[in-house]
Amino acid sequence: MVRIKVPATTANIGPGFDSLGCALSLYAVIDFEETDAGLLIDGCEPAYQNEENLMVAAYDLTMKRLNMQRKGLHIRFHSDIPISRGLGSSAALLVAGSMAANVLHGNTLDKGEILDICNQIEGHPDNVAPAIYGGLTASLVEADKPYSVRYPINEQACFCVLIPNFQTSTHEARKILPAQVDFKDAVYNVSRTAVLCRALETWDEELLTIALNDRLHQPYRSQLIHEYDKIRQICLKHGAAAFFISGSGPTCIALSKHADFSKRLAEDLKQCRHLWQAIDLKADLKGVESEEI
Ligand SMILES: Nc1ncnc2c1ncn2[C@@H]1O[C@H](COP(=O)(O)OP(=O)(O)O)[C@@H](O)[C@H]1O
Ligand SMILES: N[C@@H](CCOP(=O)(O)O)C(=O)O
Repeated sequence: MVRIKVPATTANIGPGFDSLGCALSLYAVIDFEETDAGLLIDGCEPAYQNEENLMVAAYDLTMKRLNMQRKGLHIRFHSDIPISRGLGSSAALLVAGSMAANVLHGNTLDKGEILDICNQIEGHPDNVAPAIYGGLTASLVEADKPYSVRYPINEQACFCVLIPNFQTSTHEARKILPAQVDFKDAVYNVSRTAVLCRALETWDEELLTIALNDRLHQPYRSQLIHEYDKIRQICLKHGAAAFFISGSGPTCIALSKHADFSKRLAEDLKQCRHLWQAIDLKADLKGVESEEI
C-alpha cells in the first residue's frame, strides 16, 4: 500500500496563463492498495466512486506506460482541496493516481514522465507541474510534451486564498476566452510574466503589484465571479501587494508578506453574500510525496 500526499496548486498567477503555477500548503492524502479484483473508493462523493474518477484514469494510463494492467484497486481518499474552485483539485488527483501506480510497480518513472502522463489528461501543465515538483514552476508544451522549470520563491510570500461558496468549472471558464488576442495585450502579458518570476524571488512589492496584472483571462473570468470587485477592493484596502484569480477561479488570492492576512479581512468579509472563506497559505516546496505503508 502506498500513501500519497499531494498539494493544492494555484495556476496562471496573473499573467502566466497555462504556464505559471505554485504549490500551496493545502493537501490531499490518498492511500492506494492493489487488490485481486474490483474498484473500491472510500472518502469521496458517490458520483466520483467509479472508473471515471481522475485518480483511476491517471493510475491506468501510468500502468499502460509501464506495460502492465491493473487488477483490483482500493483507494482511501481524504482531501482538504475544494473541488472546482481553482485550486487544482483535478491536478492533485491525477498526480496522486499516476504516482501511486509508479511507486507500487517499481518506481521506474521519473517526475518528467509523471508530468507527461498527467498533462495528457489535464490538457495544460500549469497545475500538475507544481503539484509534482513543489514551489513555483513555469511550463511549456512542445509537440504535446510538457517541459517545466522551477523558480525560487521568496520565503516571505504569503497566499491568502479566498474561497467563495459557489463553484465554476475550468472547462466552462476556458470556453469564454477569446480565440485571438491583440498583439499589444500579448506583449503586456509576456513582459509581466518574465518580470514576475524574478519579483517573486526578490519580493519587490512595487514590481509584484504591476507584474501581477493580466489581459488574457482575468478580464473575462472576473465576470463569472460574484462579488469579484468587492473582494478585490477589500484585499487591496488591507494592504495586499497583489490580487489575482487562482487558476480559472472562482477562488481569488491576495498576495502579501503577512502570514495572518485573513484576520485583516474578517470583518469586511462578513458584509459579503457568498460566504468567502479566507485561508492563509504558504508555498509548498516539496510537491508530491509518497510513503509505502
Ligand atoms: N474526489 C474526486 N474524485 C474524482 N473526481 C474529482 C474529485 N474531485 C474533483 N474531481 C474532478 O475534478 C473536477 C474539478 O476540476 P476542475 O474543474 O479542473 O477544477 P479544480 O481543479 O480547479 O478544482 C470535477 O468536476 C471532477 O471531475
Ligand atoms: N491555466 C488553467 C488553469 C486551471 O486551473 P484550475 O485550478 O481552475 O483547474 C486555466 O486557467 O484554465
